[in-house]
Amino acid sequence: MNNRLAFPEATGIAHLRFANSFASLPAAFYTRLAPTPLPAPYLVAASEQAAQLIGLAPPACASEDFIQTFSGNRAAADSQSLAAVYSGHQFGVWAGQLGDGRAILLGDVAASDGGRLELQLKGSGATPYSRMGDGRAVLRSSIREYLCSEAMAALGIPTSRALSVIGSDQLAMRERPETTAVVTRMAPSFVRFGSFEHWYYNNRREELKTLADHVIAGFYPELQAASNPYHALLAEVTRRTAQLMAQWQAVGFMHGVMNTDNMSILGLTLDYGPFGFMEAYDPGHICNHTDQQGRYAYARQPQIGHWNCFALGQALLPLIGSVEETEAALGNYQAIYGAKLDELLHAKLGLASRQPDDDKLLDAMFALMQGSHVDFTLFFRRLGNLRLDGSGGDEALRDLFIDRAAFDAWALQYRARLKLENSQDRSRKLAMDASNPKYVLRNYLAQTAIERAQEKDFSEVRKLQQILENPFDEQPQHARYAELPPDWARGLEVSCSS
Ligand SMILES: Nc1ncnc2c1ncn2[C@@H]1O[C@H](COP(=O)(O)OP(=O)(O)OP(=O)(O)O)[C@@H](O)[C@H]1O
Ligand SMILES: [Mg+2]
Repeated sequence: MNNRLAFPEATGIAHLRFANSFASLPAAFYTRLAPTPLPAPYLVAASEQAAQLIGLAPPACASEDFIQTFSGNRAAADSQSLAAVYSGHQFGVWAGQLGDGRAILLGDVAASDGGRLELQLKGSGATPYSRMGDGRAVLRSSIREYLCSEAMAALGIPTSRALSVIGSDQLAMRERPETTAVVTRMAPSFVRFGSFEHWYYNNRREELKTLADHVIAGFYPELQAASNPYHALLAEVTRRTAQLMAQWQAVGFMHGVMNTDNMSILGLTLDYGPFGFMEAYDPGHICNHTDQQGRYAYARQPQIGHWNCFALGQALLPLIGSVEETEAALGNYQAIYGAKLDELLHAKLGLASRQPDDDKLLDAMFALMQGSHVDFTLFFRRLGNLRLDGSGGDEALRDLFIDRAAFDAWALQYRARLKLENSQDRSRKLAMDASNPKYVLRNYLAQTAIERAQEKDFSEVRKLQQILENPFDEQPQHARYAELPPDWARGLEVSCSS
């Protein structure tokens, strides 16, 4: 009889077996180097759910071994760490060579779903691609990336994950000196649209093909059988990107820096910088203070997603073979985006069927929300409380509107629409609550946690992360985290500084 306990040590760091499939590419794709040590590192937070994805037990995440490994101070066994080269379009302009200027790929490890996950340190020191940068990331931006990666995963939105944030008292100069940190990110691959553009714009067809074959074999093996696998790759990435954009719009997420070097070839949300979640609804809202033209404003994200797919298509054109085929692969973007957004918005409104006037109902709703600067998250969450017989439930919803008469008129139409499909209050609310999160990472919540963390109190980072792990649950004990931002938060500005 086997009466031996499985000791938690069995799932510690020492048991992570690193390989590095990216390192099997030719040397031109990267520079092999070790992270720069982070002085006197300390654990700020670790995500148990992310840890589980690579079979790490929670106690392992508090161990000295963990802190040393994921600060970059101790080389993980068998890790062949490297920084990858890529290029990209930034704000619509070709930026030439970029690359991992402050990220170091440790390698890939077995994931609990049977696949593999790459582990990458962000903020782990200068690389040959750092240009003028110091290779570091500040605690502020690292906490934002950590919290939002995990929050997006909990919302069911494809994203790179964040295993941990490890801080240090070492300072980096931004607008003012700030302490630094390292985030450990996880994704099956960190290859970006800009990784392909790099070889295309350097006229290196051989490397372009090598990269495409690597991505297809590793992450899209089903496409190998297609008559033109490169066409199939572009079509699939286009599909994923279009769906991702719909998911962002439906939850009010704004990325802030949708440059092609921040676009994942796997359709994941990548690079959490000056992101934000829509609060007072304004389709023109720009979350990145540095983006003065509003290229990446909320309402423009879907179109920019398409533009970025075109940039990828341009880079893949030599492999695909013809402009016609390349355009065909890109051609379904709008239809896929539209269908996904339609599906998500119907779910948000608790509508099970499609009716001819649904678009009018939605347009009128968004116009009212904009006119009254209604909080995006609160609106949809409270909409689920509305009762069909008009017997109440909508007081808190109605309170969000300046023009209550206009809201009442819209609510009449909405009720009439619900009656067309024999909607039931209870089941509709349950379904709507599963589509409309109660908790999102509002900027002021992140800011509050960051300010505490800067005083070395990490409890708020950890608490916030746990609340955001179950964004659709009521969690009445945490109801204040779902409230409107306080007055002091109105002037909060988020820029590219990180
Ligand atoms: N402090 C820094 N030191 C060195 N390079 C940097 C620094 N900040 C940004 N970069 C580099 O500038 C380019 C664009 O930066 P961007 O903000 O999009 O990426 P990032 O946040 O560093 O990383 P990622 O896209 O990996 O999440 C990238 O090549 C990035 O590595
Ligand atoms: Mg980036």
